[in-house]
Formats: sequence, structure tokens, C-alpha cells
Amino acid sequence: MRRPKPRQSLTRKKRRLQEAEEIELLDSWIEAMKPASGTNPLAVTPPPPSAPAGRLPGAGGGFSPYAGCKLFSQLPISRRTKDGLARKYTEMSEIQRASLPHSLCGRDILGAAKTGSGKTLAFIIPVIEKLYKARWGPEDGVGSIIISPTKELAGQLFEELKTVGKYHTLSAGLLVGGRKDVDAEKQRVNTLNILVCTPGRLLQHMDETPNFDCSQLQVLVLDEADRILDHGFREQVDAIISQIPRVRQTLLFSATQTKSVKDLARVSLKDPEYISVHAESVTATPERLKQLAMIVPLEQKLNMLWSFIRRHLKSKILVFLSSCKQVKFVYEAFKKLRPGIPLKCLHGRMKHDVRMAIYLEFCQSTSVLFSTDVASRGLDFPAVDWVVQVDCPEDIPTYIHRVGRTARFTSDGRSVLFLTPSEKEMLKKLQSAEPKIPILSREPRKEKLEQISARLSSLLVQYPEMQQLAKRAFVTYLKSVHLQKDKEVFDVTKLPLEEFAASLGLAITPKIRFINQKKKGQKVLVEAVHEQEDGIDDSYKVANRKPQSSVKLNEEPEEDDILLPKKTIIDEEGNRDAEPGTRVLKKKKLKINVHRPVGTRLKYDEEGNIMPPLAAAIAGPESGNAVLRTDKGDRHPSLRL
Ligand SMILES: Nc1ncnc2c1ncn2[C@@H]1O[C@H](COP(=O)(O)OP(=O)(O)OP(=O)(O)O)[C@@H](O)[C@H]1O
Repeated sequence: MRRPKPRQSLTRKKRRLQEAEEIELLDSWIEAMKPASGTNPLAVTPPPPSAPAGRLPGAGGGFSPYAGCKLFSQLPISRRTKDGLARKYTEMSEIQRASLPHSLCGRDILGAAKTGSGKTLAFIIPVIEKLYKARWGPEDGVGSIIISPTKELAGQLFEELKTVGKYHTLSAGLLVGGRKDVDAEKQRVNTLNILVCTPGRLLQHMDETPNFDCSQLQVLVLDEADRILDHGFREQVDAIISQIPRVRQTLLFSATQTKSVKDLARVSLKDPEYISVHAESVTATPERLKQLAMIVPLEQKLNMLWSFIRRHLKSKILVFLSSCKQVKFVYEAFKKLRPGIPLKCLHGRMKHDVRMAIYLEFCQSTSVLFSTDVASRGLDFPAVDWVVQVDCPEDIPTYIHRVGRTARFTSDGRSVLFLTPSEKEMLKKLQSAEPKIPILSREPRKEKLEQISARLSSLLVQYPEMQQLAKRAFVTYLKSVHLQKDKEVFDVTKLPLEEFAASLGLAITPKIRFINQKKKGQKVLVEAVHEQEDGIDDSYKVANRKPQSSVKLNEEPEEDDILLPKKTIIDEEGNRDAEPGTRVLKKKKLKINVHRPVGTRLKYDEEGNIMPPLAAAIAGPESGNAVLRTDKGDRHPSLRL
């Protein structure tokens, strides 16, 4: 008599049969409900009550069966995905209702929706469903790649993927820089079905990990697609695209979606469905966002910021400054002045683990986070009350993404933008933008202004290291203004340098090198000396690498003391944060590491921006792939999705 099969294998067989039946049902359901290409399920009327039960007219039926579909439970998606979603979500948002009917039937999507409107689920659900219905398993390798412009956003997407995919058996991994166990990652990356990554890290695997195989890729997702396709990531993205199949489903999402045919052609979109749920919306920004702008003289900015924080000690505030050095200085100075609310800072030159810790802390606390534009896109900090832009954003999309860190989904939010008198043009641009940006101009209340310049001066005397921070903040701000493309808004020659230096507590205005700019008879000395912004982050070499010089690890290069090749620097989030040359106070002998191979490659930081050669040395030999998240919960790569 045959031994009864062990219960487990029976269960497994039964489960596989059930899955096969479910997949067959889902496929026929999707086929029957397929919306006509080019239709927006939101805009189409629901089927009339007289519609024949069962078979609902799909393509060309004049209405979309999805139109009445508002709940995730009504979607033709697997039970496992519905159970994963039900832990957090019930009703779909507009972008989800509009895009899922198209993405679930395998179409390419060009999705545009305001910040905080739920674009993440709009691509995570089709990614999981596609692989589930293809019966994808760990032995099938990489089935989907989700690319994000920053590590923090990649981390956030990875968490959402885990939530939605909890009951699936797909494996997923987060590939971003900053971790040490690179080899462990290289061993396992081939067993992962879904990769959430930044461009630099993914490309390094493509180029360096043996047998790393994307030849079976089913779905490619670019989150913040316009940012990923812009100049900062061009080389990486083109190199990545050249190594993945052209026949695939491609999903591009952003609140400021690119429509550049050239860009879209680069990712070989095939008849994409353009889903823009807020196209008719009167405003480009969330409805519940109240936006203010104030004209603040440059030398009054820190007094205004300090006074604002002092008047909002119970609020969660995200403050944007244009460079890492300014973030460091303002954070350190305000911390010493003790405003009465916890302060945090986030920028691209922080070590990976510190960045992730700060990001998570800010999610969970009422505090003030000073940040560069590394935090401007995608990050879903819960319940931010205020976004304060102390420095003018480089362009309107950056403005939209910055203010989009508040008023997310159905929450309220407020934002205030400080503009120097010479930046007034930006207010006009914002107010005449299409779709509208309902930003109101307000006079700052001078009686409420707390002057802190004197306190800053004494801080700089008491803490000599603050002198350096203040000086670097001074020069990097000027350089960032100088490097801006929009010369109608940004003109470094119109800035009051002495008053600005004094407002930072500097007794002497730093001498900075000449940039051939005359300022009413006075020469403004600013030189484009470009320093690696993100020296300690993981790096990836892509093309011509020059001989490296070795600089101590974990130490930020003292830009003032290093004469570097003149190069435009974009920091890791693509912000120009170059260090204008200052008079070299002391010569620091650079040890050229003669043993380091002279490669033929450029170096890239984690978020895919070109790093000047020196950064390679700073990143050090162990730079390279990060392995999966080292948080305990995620150490095991065969993530139970
Ligand atoms: N259907 C839903 N029901 C309830 N909450 C949702 C739903 N979809 C998304 N959310 C929540 O809304 C917030 C914003 O979602 P998400 O981050 O996906 O927005 P986004 O459109 O990607 O924003 P951004 O343009 O800034 O990247 C998150 O907290 C998310 O959990």
C-alpha cells in the first residue's frame, strides 16, 4: 500500500492548483474588463444597471466596467495581494483607479498625479500581480526592477512592497549604497525577483556581479521618472536600459511627468497609456496645501527661519536649504541656540545608515528637519505641518516636489517660500505657472523677527569649528546661486555679501576667488572649484576614472584646503553644490595612491551622479554594492513578499 503523501506536499499541490485556477480566472476577468486604450476609467461612466450581468463590455463597450470600481477588493487581483493591501488600504485613490485597469492588462503607463496621491501603489500592485500570474519563483531571477532617485525613497518603496506583497512568495531586495557586506549582496542578487534600487547600485551589479541576469525582466518601473531621466542619471539609465529586454512592461510615474518624446524613447515605451488624473485640476499642487511666499533679504533669512521655528514649536517642519554645507551650519548653529524643539539634518554626504535613521526618526517625531533636495521627492513623511523653503528652488518642478512633502493624500499642509529681493521673478513664474500654483505673497511681520546674528557671532567665537562651517555655508550658497541655470531668478552679483556673511556670524567676509563678475564696481570673487559632495557614499565607477588620491575615509574632504580639478559638481541628488574656491589657508599634502588601478571609468555616487575622481578615493576600496537592508527585519534576502 502506498504511503500517504505527507500532508505538506498535498497541501502544496492543492495550493498550486488553487493558484492556477485563480490565475486563470484573473486573466479572463482582466481580458473581459480591459478598458479601451486611451480611456481614463475615472472619466468613463459606470455600466448602466441594465447591463447584462456577468460579461461586462470591455474595450469599445462605451463604458468602463472599472468605472464603478473604487475598492481594491473589487479589482481583478490575487487574493494574496488583496490581503496584503487590506492591512492598510480599502479605497483606491484617483491615480490608482485610473491606471490599474490599464497596467493590470500589461500596458505601458506614463502616470502623472499630484504629490501624495498614491502613485506608489499604482506601480507596486501591477509589479506583484504580473510576477504572480507568471508563476515567478526565486529560481526565475529578476522579474521586476523599480528604480528610485534616492536611497531614502528606495527604502520607502521597499517597505510598501513588503506590505502589499506580504502573502506572496516572491523574493525582493533593496539595492542601495552605504552597506558593507557587498559580497553577500553579489551572492544573492540573482535569487531576487524584485529589485528596488538606485541607478548607480543597479548598474554596478550589471557590470560587476557574475551571472547577474535581467534577460527575463517583465516589468521596469521608474519612480520620479522625470528626475531619473534627467541629466543627473543619464549615463546610468542609458547603460541600464541597454542591458534589459526591450520587450517588457514599463511604468513611469511622477508628479511632474516628463513628456519629452526623446526621454520616453530612451526607455522604449510601447504605446503607453498617458494617465494624468489631475490634468484638469486647476492647481499643480495638493488642494489642501496653503502656500505662502515672503520677500526676505538674504541677511535676514536666518533671523526669519529662527523666528518661524520659535513660533511653531509644536509643528513638524521640513526646512529646505540649497547645499549640504548650509544644512550642516544651520543645524549645528540652531542646535546650540536651543530653539525648544528637536532638530535633525539630512543631506547626501551623510553615511547611509545615518541618513536612513534620520529619515525614520523624522517620520516618527515632531521636530525640525533641515535638508537638501535629497528629501524633496517622493518621501512620505507622515503629517508634516510645514515645508519651509529658506533657499529658492532651482525650478518649478523642484518647488512642487518640495511642498509636496506636506498635504499628502487627504492631509492638510502649509508651505512658506523665502525669496530674496533679487529672486522676485520666481514668484511671478510660480504664480503664472500652468497648472496654477496658488501661492500668496505675504509681508514678513518684522515685529516678530528675532535677531540672532549677534548670538551667532558669539557662537563662532566660542566654537572655532563653527567658523569653518559658517564660511563653507557662505561660499557654497553663493556657488549654488552662481551655478543656477535660471539667470532671471538667480544673480549672485545682486547679493549683499558682507551683510550675508555677518548674518552667519562671520566677522570677516570670506575671500573667494574671482569669477569675472563685476558687481557695480566691486568684484565678486567666486571660483568654480568643485568638490565631491558625497564623499563617503558608496560609489560606482562607470567610465574614465582618473588616478585617485587617497583621503581618509569617513572624513569630509576639507574643500578649502584641496585644490581640485575644476569640475561641475552635482551632489548626490543632482543639486549643484559646488565649493567655490577659497583662499587656500594651509596646504594639505594629498597622498596619491599609486597602487590604485587607473581605470577607464567615471565614478558615480549612489543616486547615479557623476563623482569627480577624488571621491573615488574617499569612498575607499570597500565602496560598491550595498547588500540588502541591514535592518534586522530585512536581513534575509528571500523576503516573504
Ligand atoms: N488608496 C489609498 N488609501 C489610503 N491612503 C493611501 C492610498 N494610497 C496611498 N495612500 C497613502 O498616501 C500617502 C502618499 O502615497 P504615495 O507616497 O504613494 O504618494 P505619491 O503620489 O507617490 O507622492 P509623491 O509624488 O510625493 O511621490 C502614503 O502615506 C500612502 O500610504
